[in-house]
Amino acid sequence: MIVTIDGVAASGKSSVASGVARALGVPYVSSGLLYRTATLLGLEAGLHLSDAASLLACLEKRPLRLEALAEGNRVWLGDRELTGDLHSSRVDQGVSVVAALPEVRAWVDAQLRALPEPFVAEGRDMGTNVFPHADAKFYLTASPRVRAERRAQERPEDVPAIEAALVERDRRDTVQSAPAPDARVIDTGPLTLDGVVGTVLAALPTRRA
Ligand SMILES: Nc1ncnc2c1ncn2[C@@H]1O[C@H](COP(=O)(O)OP(=O)(O)OP(=O)(O)O)[C@@H](O)[C@H]1O
Ligand SMILES: Nc1ccn([C@@H]2O[C@H](COP(=O)(O)O)[C@@H](O)[C@H]2O)c(=O)n1
Repeated sequence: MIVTIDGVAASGKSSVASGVARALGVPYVSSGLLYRTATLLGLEAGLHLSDAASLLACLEKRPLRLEALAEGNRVWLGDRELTGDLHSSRVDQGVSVVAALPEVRAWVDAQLRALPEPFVAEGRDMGTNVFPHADAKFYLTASPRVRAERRAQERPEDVPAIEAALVERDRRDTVQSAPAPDARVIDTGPLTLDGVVGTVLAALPTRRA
């Protein structure tokens, strides 16, 4: 079984995917973390973020591992945990450039498609491109202001600055971020996190304990 949860930036995808995965007793996988990893390693290596060949060479020679736990994904480079460095504003600003590279998208997609079922996958194009055959698909939205207010609880920047950055990231991600025709679109604005998780679980074709 594959459940896909796509949506705009900071709409709650990873929090909801984690809640759904824990309820189902399956892992969830964050595709965004793989794009963030490529961005962080590119920045640390001093690469131009649109230099696909150098980025791929950098990624393929490194011992990277995505730990897809239901309670939260972790990324490792050998013994070094990268997870805490993947949500900086610097990575936020560069990641859409890296994610626009077809070579990097193919690198991410290959890793995701190699995962054993069952799992919940979250990102932008899980339901449209990577797992079009998924058993259930969801697409999360919320207004930029609501998303910025939520994110401000986690970041040092103020709400207007966060909102502007989210709107810009949504704009850059437009190409790969659209709901699948068979996705259920959920506006998370008026809902609590538990409310969104419950809405997803209630809409699944077959509930698994
Ligand atoms: N329905 C909700 N009600 C209140 N807070 C929420 C809700 N959904 C998510 N949040 C909070 O919003 C913030 C962003 O959520 P989360 O990181 O899951 O979003 P995301 O879509 O995975 O973000 P990104 O696209 O940047 O990876 C978190 O602090 C999360 O706890
Ligand atoms: N399926 C995906 C997932 C992510 N991206 C790109 O990565 C960025 C970070 O993703 P988050 O889910 O952590 O916000 C996102 O802004 C996209 O540029 C993608 O292209 N496809």
